[in-house]
Order: sequence, then structure tokens, then C-alpha cells
Amino acid sequence: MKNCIFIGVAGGSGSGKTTIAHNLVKAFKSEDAVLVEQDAYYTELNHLTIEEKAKVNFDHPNSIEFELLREHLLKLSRGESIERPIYDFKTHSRKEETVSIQPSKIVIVEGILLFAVPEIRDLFDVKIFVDTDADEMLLRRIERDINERGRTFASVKNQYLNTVKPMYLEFCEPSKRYADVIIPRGGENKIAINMIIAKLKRYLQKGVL
Ligand SMILES: Nc1ncnc2c1ncn2[C@@H]1O[C@H](COP(=O)(O)OP(=O)(O)O)[C@@H](O)[C@H]1O
Ligand SMILES: Nc1ccn([C@@H]2O[C@H](COP(=O)(O)O)[C@@H](O)[C@H]2O)c(=O)n1
Repeated sequence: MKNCIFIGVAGGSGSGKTTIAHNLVKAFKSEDAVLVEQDAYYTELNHLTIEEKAKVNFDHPNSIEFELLREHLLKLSRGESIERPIYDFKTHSRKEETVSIQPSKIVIVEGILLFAVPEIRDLFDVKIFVDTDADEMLLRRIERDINERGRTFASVKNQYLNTVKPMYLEFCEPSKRYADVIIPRGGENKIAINMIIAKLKRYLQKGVL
């Protein structure tokens, strides 16, 4: 018997997944909803130099330790806590420390490839796809990667053309077909976010979606 419901929030990089996922979590008491980010599960690449790491295709499903993510989600569903890794985008590696995440009635998971991997997709009770225009996603990514992830414009441009865009078209965008709800325009779509919150509040009161 599952002790929680899983809400998956997928969409392209820069589409607004993190913003939406945080807005959802914020609407509930801290013991009722938790967030697990797919980004925390990027595979450790200790055998590579930082220059080699920067060239890795981080948008292919093989770059993420989905087995560990699945194991952690199943633990949460059994009412057990997890130690979620912490990923550092500046060094392309996992930190030594972890974050303890307690089991909760609502578990929100966000990430670009959640619906592209059947073993993960199948866990979700509700699948939300954040659908934002490619030009807006790219502009947000350029700003964020330069300001927060220690990148240059040239590195963002090369990565976008070589891996981000082709992998989005191959894996992420086609996975939209599995979504139950598609949210246009991303993080600031308050009407869509409030409708989902209302549905989840009803689930907490009545135990049904
Ligand atoms: N609707 C929006 N309008 C403008 N900027 C936004 C919007 N939604 C998100 N952003 C900004 O774009 C960047 C990427 O958003 P984020 O939610 O982190 O996307 P994702 O998790 O899909 O990569 C962040 O800096 C965020 O503040
Ligand atoms: N070392 C890394 C690992 C991942 N990325 C990029 O992150 C994107 C996914 O994160 P979002 O928050 O944008 O959903 C993905 O597109 C990877 O290219 C990276 O640049 N470096």
C-alpha cells in the first residue's frame, strides 16, 4: 500500500518546472508536501576532468541515475525517509553532503526526463508537463546558467546547439503525450497552478484525486 501520491512535473530546461514545483509545495504544510528534484541524481563523473565533464551530454537519460531516484521514490512511498544527493552545477559533481527528505502525503518530483523513462513515469499519479516556447526557455536558461551555474554565453550556446536542443526534441518533447495536464507558459501561470493546488487539497481532505 502506497503512503503518498506522486506528482511529476516535467518539461524542457527553463520551462518553469522548478518555479511551479516550489509554488505547489509552498501551498501545503511542510509535513504534507515535499519536493524531489531529478537534477540531484546526475551521475557522478569522478573519473573525468572538469573540462571533460563540461562536454558531457547532460540531457540524455543515461546521464541520470534513475535507478537511485526510483529506489528513493519507492522508499518515500513506504513511509521511509531518504538522503537525497546534492548536485553542484558549477563543478558538474555531487557534493559530499546529502539532504534528508521525510516521507509525506504529497511527493512532487520535477525534471526534464521524468516522463521519458518508463520506470519513473509509471510511478506518477499525476503527470504535469510545463509547455513553454523554445525561445523563452532558451532566454531563461542563458540568464540562469550565467548568473547561477557559472557558465559563459559561449558555453551555453554550444551546449544548447549540441545537446540540449536535440535531446529535448528526441526525449523530452515527445514525452508530453503522457501528461495528464499541460501547463502553458511556465512558472507564472497562476490559474493552472491554483487548479492543481485545489485538486491536491481535496485529495488531502478526502483521500481521492
Ligand atoms: N513565467 C516566467 N517568466 C519569467 N521568468 C521565469 C518564468 N518562470 C520561470 N522563470 C525564470 O526562468 C528561470 C528558469 O525557471 P525554472 O523554474 O528554474 O525552470 P526549469 O526548472 O524548468 O529549468 C528561473 O530563473 C526563473 O526565475
Ligand atoms: N552538470 C550539468 C548537469 C546538467 N546540466 C543541464 O541542466 C539541465 C536540467 O536542469 P533544469 O533545471 O534546467 O531543468 C539540462 O538541460 C542539462 O543540460 C548542465 O548544464 N550541467
